[in-house]
Amino acid sequence: MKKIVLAIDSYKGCLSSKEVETCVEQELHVRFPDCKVVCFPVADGGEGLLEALAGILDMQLIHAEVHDPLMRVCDARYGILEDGVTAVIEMAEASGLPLVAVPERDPMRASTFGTGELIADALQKGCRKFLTGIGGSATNDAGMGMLEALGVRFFDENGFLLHGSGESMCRISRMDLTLMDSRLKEADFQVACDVDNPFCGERGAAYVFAPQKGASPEQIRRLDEGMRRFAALMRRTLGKDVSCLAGAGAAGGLGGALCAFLGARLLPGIDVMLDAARFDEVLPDASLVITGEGCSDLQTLMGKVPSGILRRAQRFDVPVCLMSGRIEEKDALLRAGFAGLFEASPSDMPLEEAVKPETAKENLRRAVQALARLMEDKL
Ligand SMILES: Nc1ncnc2c1ncn2[C@@H]1O[C@H](COP(=O)(O)OP(=O)(O)OP(=O)(O)O)[C@@H](O)[C@H]1O
Ligand SMILES: O=C(O)[C@H](O)CO
Repeated sequence: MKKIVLAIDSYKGCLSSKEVETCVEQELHVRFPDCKVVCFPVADGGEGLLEALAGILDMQLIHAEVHDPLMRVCDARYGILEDGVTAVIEMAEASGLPLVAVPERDPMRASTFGTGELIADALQKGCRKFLTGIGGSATNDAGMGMLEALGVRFFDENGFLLHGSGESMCRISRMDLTLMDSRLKEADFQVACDVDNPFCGERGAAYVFAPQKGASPEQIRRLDEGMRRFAALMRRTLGKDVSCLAGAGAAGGLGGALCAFLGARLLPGIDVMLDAARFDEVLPDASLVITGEGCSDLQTLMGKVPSGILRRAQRFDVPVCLMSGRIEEKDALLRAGFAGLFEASPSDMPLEEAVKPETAKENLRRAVQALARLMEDKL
């Protein structure tokens, strides 16, 4: 019996990973009744990691009252694994982009303070090992808010105390670690990054990801300049240079701060996820893998779910088709090795219509039909 593996990321703002896969699975059963379909709900370190890992690992979900990116009180979750000392923290729970309505998005104001509060809560409960998923953030404060919540103090050139935000990050001239939570010295951080971008520069956090968080071109330039100066300060005072480090630019530079201040290891989020799910074990006898996400473009090739899946399947010579809501930069994606591209939403359909869950499912079913026509002789 031929086997098709589904490892499709959520279509953000539209359907969860599980919803997309259930819809694709149902249509595949109609088209290929003799094929076995194996579903792997996935996430890349950004939004969805906690839920995806909760489906695989034995984990207690904890609710904590923290601050969202605009410092409003909100409820956020994290997990504690059955060993009682490992916390699974998804930064997007406290500092994610969906927590901020589109007109309010402002990376100059937004802070990762809530992510630091989640870490502090887990430390208080005895956790000393952290699996932290980063990405899908509303912030570009280079982790300043998180560090503030953990006791690090930042000052401007006149000695005024600063509070975490993109704007303040640009003004840091000195920092004081004496009040940093001492329990962090015993803590081990493994970080699942949704992208492999460096801290600063033209592939860095500000230039690539601040536009989707509402930054103007002038703000992007300032944020990048601020990050360069902050990177130099970290180099001088902590002896760590994160400016070119892969993953340091994830979640608005949070990756860089986790590495420099907390000694974190930065890993591709999709690999952390796939290792936990023992994904490689289903590949040797698979005939096809289908992956996808809401919108595929050049960011897809910067370490997002579909590129992680493609890399693994290529090791076993299994062809991978990409099925995403929208697909841009088709040539680059084909060059990267995808065997077929299936854009679910018709290109003339307005986005507001395409992201309605029922419309999206109907479009997905049509995309599976197109795939079935192409793959008929192979499956
Ligand atoms: N069914 C759909 N059809 C067309 N576009 C969609 C659909 N679902 C989501 N999108 C669009 O995809 C974009 C989100 O892309 P995606 O789901 O790939 O997440 P992302 O922002 O790249 O983050 P990440 O991959 O890190 O989770 C949004 O602009 C959303 O409107
Ligand atoms: O949060 C962000 O900036 C993006 O998801 C990349 O990590």
